Amino acid sequence: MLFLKPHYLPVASLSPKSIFFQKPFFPTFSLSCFSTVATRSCCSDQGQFLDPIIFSYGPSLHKGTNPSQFPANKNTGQDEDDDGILDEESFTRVFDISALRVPSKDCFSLESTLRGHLLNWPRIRNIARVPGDEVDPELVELLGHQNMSCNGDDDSEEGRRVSLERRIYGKAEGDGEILSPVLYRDKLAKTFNSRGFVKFRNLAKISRPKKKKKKKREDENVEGSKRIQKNDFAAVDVIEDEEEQSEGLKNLLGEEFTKKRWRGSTRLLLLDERYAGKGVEELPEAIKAVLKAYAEKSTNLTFELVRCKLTLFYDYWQMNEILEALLPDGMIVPSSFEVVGHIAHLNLRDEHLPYKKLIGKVVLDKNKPKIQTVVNKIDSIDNEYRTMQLEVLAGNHSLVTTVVENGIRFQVDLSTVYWNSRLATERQRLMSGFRRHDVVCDVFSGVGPIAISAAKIVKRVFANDLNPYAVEYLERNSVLNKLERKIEVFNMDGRRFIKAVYASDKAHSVTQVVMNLPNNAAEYLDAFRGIYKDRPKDGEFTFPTIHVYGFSKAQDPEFEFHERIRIALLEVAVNIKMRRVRLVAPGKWMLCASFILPETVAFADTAIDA
Ligand SMILES: C[S@@+](CC[C@H](N)C(=O)[O-])C[C@H]1O[C@@H](n2cnc3c(N)ncnc32)[C@H](O)[C@@H]1O
Repeated sequence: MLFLKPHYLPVASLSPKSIFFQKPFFPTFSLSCFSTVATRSCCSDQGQFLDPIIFSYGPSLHKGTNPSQFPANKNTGQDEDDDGILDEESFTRVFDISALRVPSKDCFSLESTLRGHLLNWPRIRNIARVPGDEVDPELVELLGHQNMSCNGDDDSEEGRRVSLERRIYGKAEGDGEILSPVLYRDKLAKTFNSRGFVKFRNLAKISRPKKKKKKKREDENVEGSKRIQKNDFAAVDVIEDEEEQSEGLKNLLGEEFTKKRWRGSTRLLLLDERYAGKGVEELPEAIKAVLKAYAEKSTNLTFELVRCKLTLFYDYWQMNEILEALLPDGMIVPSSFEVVGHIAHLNLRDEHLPYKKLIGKVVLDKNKPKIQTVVNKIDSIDNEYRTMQLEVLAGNHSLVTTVVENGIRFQVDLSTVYWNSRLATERQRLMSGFRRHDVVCDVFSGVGPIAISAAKIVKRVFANDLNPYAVEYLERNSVLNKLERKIEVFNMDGRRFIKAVYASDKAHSVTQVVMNLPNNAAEYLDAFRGIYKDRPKDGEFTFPTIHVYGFSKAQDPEFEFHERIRIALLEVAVNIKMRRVRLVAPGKWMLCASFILPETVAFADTAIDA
């Protein structure tokens, strides 16, 4: 359904005439095209963006006309303090198209019959509406005969006589039982039911308490700004007068056509852009055949071929279309970003940095309301807590957000803790190996995506992180998911944590250990050396399965990671299951190695001192 801008067609009238006789099409626009677009498209004298080769079909910012007063130049990116100011009106494009005005009750069947000849543009419905196209059936009944008998010739002497008779006697000769509007209203008024409104809807409306007016949007108050309502991304405006077109249809469908004018509700069927500005005779045979068939079938249906302008606003265009228009030719358009709760997290290249605010605004505009904040990563992650340096490009500045992953809610503050949504699948895979009787030890738990997910499945979880903020959120998230009873939280160095757990009576219960600090978790494995060396040999021991993550840039990543693990454990042969998790950068793999802690390591004499 197209949303129509009321100021385009202010007269909501029963007669299509008032719609036809509009201002001349495309008055004097100040037309413009992007300065650098010239290499790809050209601008005609009429300000029409043309390039039959590249942009031959479908909506494009390089087609149509731009009624904006101000040319939308490609951004030079020199003004870094422009605060992402973007002239949305420069993205308005007006397209000249044709449409068939058809009775509303037939519009869906006609749409499916003519589908191959309709506009079929993304997000634009082929059936469009204009103000005044809906007519109350009672009023049609009331006025239909008047229109039919007068046949648009109200000024004739006969017409005046009939009208006078109606006013005096309530009906004219040949009216049958039809009453005058006054008598008809009177009759309807007498048919009220207990709620008051049986047939006379307009009266019902008048009597209803007024709805509170919607709060005006801020931008509606800005002088000179276009009043584009929410979701108002396109408008259809009928611009053609009917004479020329009805002449064509009269030839096609016969003389009767003009006499039996449809006075009920109508809709516009937007025709394929190829038929813009064409006369009826030039329409394809398929359309003509349908028109003829309908004309023969029905005695009082009328079709009109009308010329329209279809206006697409800034809100219509996709993110990549806007960015492509804004950024210099040849520059790769940032097309993807990570989403963490309400935050869109970009990873802009250096070449994008002069345009970062504009990019941020477009990303925000095109992904609202889900996205409320757009950030860019400033530095690579190289601090101890694995947090990111982020710069807010657009939207609100709060980096505290809530992420829902596999049905579990996590609160995170991206400025103080680590979070990576891309590991969701890996976490799920890890969970699939956990059982009810398991006890999990999460050595580098962060805010708890593994620890809390595991707590839903297993008996008990010991979760640890060095970052006090991460621990705070871990505790908060345990409570948020009602799992605090199953999770014990620690805030210490990973090596010390392993030692502490195995020095306590928790040791024999731990069945799974997760070590997700890919940069250097493997090096923490030495903490397992000698964990049982001081225990009586005939005691009960549990040898946990250890899942350790790591990066590798080697040609044979599995081999290299295996070597690192063996070196840390000081063990010659370890039976390791290795899998590639994901490619984090070109040539850099994240791997997960899983193995059962070898007895020789747990009882080793050469333990390290934490
Ligand atoms: C890559 S993050 C993983 C967090 C969590 N497992 C996840 O998937 O989101 C690594 C975590 O280890 C923590 N960390 C870094 N060095 C540590 C250490 N020496 N001891 C304990 N935790 C550490 C960081 O604060 C960070 O939260």
